[in-house]
Amino acid sequence: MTDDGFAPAPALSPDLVRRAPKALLHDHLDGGLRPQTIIELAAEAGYDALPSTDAEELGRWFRDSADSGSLERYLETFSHTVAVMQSADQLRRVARECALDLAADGVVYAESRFAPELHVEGGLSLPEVVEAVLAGLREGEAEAAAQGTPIRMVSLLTAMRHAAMSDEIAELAVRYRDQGVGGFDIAGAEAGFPPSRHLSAFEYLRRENAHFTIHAGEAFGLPSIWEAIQWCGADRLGHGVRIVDDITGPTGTGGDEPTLGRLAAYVRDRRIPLEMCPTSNLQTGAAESVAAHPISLLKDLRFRVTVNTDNRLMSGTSMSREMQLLVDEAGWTLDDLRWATINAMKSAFIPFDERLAIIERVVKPGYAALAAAT
Ligand SMILES: O=c1[nH]cnc2c1ncn2[C@H]1C[C@H](O)[C@@H](CO)O1
Ligand SMILES: [Zn+2]
Repeated sequence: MTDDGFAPAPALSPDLVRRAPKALLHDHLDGGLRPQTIIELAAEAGYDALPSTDAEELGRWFRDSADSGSLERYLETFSHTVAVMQSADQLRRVARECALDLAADGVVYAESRFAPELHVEGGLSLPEVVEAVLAGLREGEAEAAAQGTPIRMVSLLTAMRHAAMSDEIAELAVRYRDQGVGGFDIAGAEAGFPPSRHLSAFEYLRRENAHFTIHAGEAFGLPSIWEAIQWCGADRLGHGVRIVDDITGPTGTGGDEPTLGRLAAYVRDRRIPLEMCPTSNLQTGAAESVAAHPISLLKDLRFRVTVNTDNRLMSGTSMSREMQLLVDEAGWTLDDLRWATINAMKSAFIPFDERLAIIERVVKPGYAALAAAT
């Protein structure tokens, strides 16, 4: 019993959080490899630049190296994963394992993104890269279903914002939209590379009635978010955490209402989904701690918040871990986890009726069963 007479909310156990149905919108395929897989693929391909050939040590190396407080240095670690994702077999294996790992973690719907242009050094064409990944995701889905942990996976095609291939990648996303590609994204270093550099790709996607998200408001602030929404027409924001720069007044939870600036109000009014990735933000310096991460303020203000992993390898994380951290360090409840999961499903790039079916048949019954058990 607390001083004010209320019993504290029961903590949620890791087992319960793992069993909760989860939906993941922001996860990089090249940021989620198993360390052991990297080692095996590197040995097969004769890639000898890995910092370690011990799985545990290699996992630690990725986490430590990504923990620099800088997005640019964080991104340098991807050279090792991308190096072992250059053949169809390698890509298929990585995609299959991604689906299996997410399903084992209780993820029931996931969008896995990657940049096809980074995977052509071994001679694959862009369509071959996409087809290999899609084949791996389908294999992983089939195996996960056979194991009793069904997962629905789609892929998002990313263009690198410092490069000049976004028109081609956007066309690829439209070409494969009925074969498992859900949409398009841009990623990479944000400062100096505003989303409007890729305006023609976004205009093309809108003409094609296609979906896209943009990494914005992670390492750079409001101008990047504003461009992503008002120039480019993004359906969702990758991270978007810096939207708090447009919120003034008390920014702790509870107490007086904070004041929203025009951009923050627009994002909330239009229900623009925020793909938030707490641990990743701690590593790149976008937030100080999980307790102080703007995700809880944005949740309390009823922005359309979703919880995501970004890069499971570089952050040593999983969907369950991200949720557990929010529970343990920011006081999130089972209801909050359910709300974030439904937000993610409402914001998914699959058709409305399919989103609804997952919400009604999987998410709601799953959380109801857990609530009854607590
Ligand atoms: O959090 C991120 N911000 C910007 N770019 C990122 C982030 N995580 C991964 N990337 C980049 C590195 C990958 O090679 C690329 C495609 O997945 O996307
Ligand atoms: Zn990302």
